[in-house]
This record gives sequence, structure tokens and C-alpha cells, in this order.
Amino acid sequence: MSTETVTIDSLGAQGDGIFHASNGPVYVPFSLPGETLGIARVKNHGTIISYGETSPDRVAPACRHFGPDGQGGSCGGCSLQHMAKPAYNAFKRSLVVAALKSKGIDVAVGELIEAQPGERRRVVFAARRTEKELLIGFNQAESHHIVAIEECPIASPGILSRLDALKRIGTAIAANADPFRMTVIETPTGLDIAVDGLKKLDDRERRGVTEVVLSMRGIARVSFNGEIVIEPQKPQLDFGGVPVVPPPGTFTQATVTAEEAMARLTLEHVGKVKRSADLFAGIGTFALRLARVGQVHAVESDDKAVRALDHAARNTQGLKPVSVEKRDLFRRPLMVSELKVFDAVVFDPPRAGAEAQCKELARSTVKKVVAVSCNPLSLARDLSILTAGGYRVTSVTPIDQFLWTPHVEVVATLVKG
Ligand SMILES: C[S@@+](CC[C@H](N)C(=O)[O-])C[C@H]1O[C@@H](n2cnc3c(N)ncnc32)[C@H](O)[C@@H]1O
Repeated sequence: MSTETVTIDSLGAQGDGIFHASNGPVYVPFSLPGETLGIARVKNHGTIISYGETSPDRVAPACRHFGPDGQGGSCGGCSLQHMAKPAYNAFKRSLVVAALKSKGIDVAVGELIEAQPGERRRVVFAARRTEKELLIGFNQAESHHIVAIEECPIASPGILSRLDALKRIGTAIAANADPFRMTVIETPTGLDIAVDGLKKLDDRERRGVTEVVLSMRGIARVSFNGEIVIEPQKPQLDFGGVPVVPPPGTFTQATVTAEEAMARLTLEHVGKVKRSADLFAGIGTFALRLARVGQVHAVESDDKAVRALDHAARNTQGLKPVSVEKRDLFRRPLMVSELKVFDAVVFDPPRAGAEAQCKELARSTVKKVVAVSCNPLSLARDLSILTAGGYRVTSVTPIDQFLWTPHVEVVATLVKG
């Protein structure tokens, strides 16, 4: 390890400051362009040890656990709390601009739809039982060390106010000191808590969790490795007035604000159509909203999600017909011949994107396409496939769902003809 004084040149895609040393870039977390800092360097990683000249864009972090000098350890959950909002928004938008540019896609990128503190209704906590207590928090960056949190400005008050309840449930579940995850979704009927990462749940622990949950209010369900342990209330989400019971541990958008922004942009672009397809549909975030307008075919690889979507559609009045299909769209994308019945297609794949599906879409006659993405790089590749097939990108909107992280969601709309 060596110590030195450096001036930060730029920001990397993960939000770390970069200075260019003679032997290549050095990444300095929690630093900003133009800052002169004392760092301790190991290879290409620098840790701030003193602040010289700081940036006018530097602000005090919102949370005591943040930064290289966070009290009680440096929580790896957030990496950008030290950046003033205008610079932070510009940075996130720039990730989308750069990704599109890298694929030669020259379109205007809209302003970032902002995230606010306290909005996260889904939080994935790291947890581990110690002799004294249950640690619950987030892993330190690039480490298995859990920084136990006492506050968390990103989480919804409904989750944060139940930290003690989460600790009691985690304590009842963990028979040993192995680390595990607690994915917590705040739903209108109570918290939905999905535990995974531990091998098994013995009868004793099962009884313990049941007892603990029955002694408290506000917990809808606890599941373990995808199986329900106790469910005093069915957790329930609402997609534009359609109630859906999410299967244990299922994907949901992490904030209502981002979900509603994505849904609004999607519905506005699709407009009044007879038949649309929602690909990588999950539990129906978009499909069930689209079904207020026209018939929808929803395709998704996760069996439990498909069944939850189907159940919600069948039990809601006033929707146009919804058909569902369990299908692996990476291996078996909807083919051109299958796509010809749709006026619009929405796709919202995992980080890898939807390359195979886009190759089919590119050859199709579908008029309107909405691409929803959590990865600007795979989105740029997918859009380049679609534009090569004759589609025109009509809007690109970056959306902040993971406040103070370098993750950014995007909704892109396209037309053909
Ligand atoms: C980013 S989520 C979006 C889900 C949904 N659109 C939403 O907004 O809640 C991606 C979805 O793609 C599904 N998925 C992952 N791989 C898939 C594949 N190969 N074929 C079909 N669906 C897949 C996941 O199960 C997940 O539900």
C-alpha cells in the first residue's frame, strides 16, 4: 500500500472517481472530479484518507453509515450520497447517453425522473446471527462484512420502523452464524419477507418464526427459500387498480414512483391498441395495466409469476382478455410469425437484455415497441438491433429507482412504419 495526493479526473460508470496514474486508471470511491485528496492506494484502488480541495458538488451524506469514514463501518448499499443532486442527476443521465452513443444511437435522452429518500418499498438486507444479536444491514463494498444499520434513508418508513421485528424474525430463523438474505417488500397488507441463503429450516426454527410472527402486527408473510413459512395476511400489490399476490421472493419494481413512471410512459406510447404483448412480464406490472386498454399476451419464464399474473387477471373485473405463457425468451423468443398479431410489444428483460427477442422483433411488422431496461448497455445493443430492422427511437427516459447507486432504469419507445 502507498499513500499519495491525487487530483480526480473523472467519474467512472460505477460512480467512483478516477485519476489517471502513469500505469493506468485508479478508482477512488466517494470522490468527485476536480478534488485533491490524500489516498491510500492498493493496485488500482484508492481509499480516501484526507481531504484537500473538495468539489463544490460535494455535500454531506444523508446517512451516518455512508462513505469511507461512515460511523460503524462503510455501508456498501449507497455509493453516491456525497454528490449534490444536480450533478448526481446529470451523472445518471450521462450513463444512458454514453451507452447509446457507444452503439451509434443518436437520439435525445430525456431528463432523469428522480428518486427521493424513503421511497424504496423493496429492500434486500444482508443478515447474520452473532452470539449477541442479529446483524441486519448491507455488505460493505466488495466484502462479506455486514454493516449493521441503525438508519437507512433510502428505505420506506414502513420497512425501517420494523427493523426490530425483522431482527426478531431473523434471529428465530437462523440456527447458526451463516449469512443470509432478507428481501423485504412493503405491501399495503403488511411486510412480505423472503429469506434465502440458508440451507434448511428445521421444525424448531419453523415453530420459532411462527410464534414470533403471530406475536406481532404488520407482517403479511415470511417465506424461506421460496416456500411459505407463515402467512397471516396475503401480501398484495396493486398494478393500476389490479390486485396481485406476489409469489415469495418474486421480482417487483423497487419503488412505486419508478414503477408508475415506467407504466405511464408505456401506456402513453402503446395508446389504444387491440392487442399487445408484454414480454418478461413478471407478475404483470405492465400486462395488467395494458389489459384495461386491449387484449394482452404476457410471457414470462418464472412459473410462479405466470400463475400469479393469470390469477390476478382472472379475478379482476373490467379487464380485456389476458393470456399467459411460460416461456424462456432467451432460448425461444416469440418468432416473427407469432408477433404479427400484435399492435404493440413491451419488453422488460433482466440485465442481460433481450437480444434474441429483438432479432425477431426487428424483422416483424409490430408498429409500436416499448423497451424497459435496468441496464443501459444491453438496452443500447437491443435498440441497435431494432433500429437496424427499421425501427425509429421516439423517446428515451432515464428513471432513478435505486437512489445513490449507479443503477439507472430506462424506458425507450420505438415505432416502425
Ligand atoms: C426486470 S424483470 C421485469 C418484470 C416485470 N416486467 C415487472 O416490471 O415487474 C425481468 C423478468 O424477466 C423474467 N425472465 C428472466 N429470464 C427470462 C427468460 N429467459 N425468459 C422469459 N422471462 C425471463 C424474470 O423472471 C423477471 O420476471
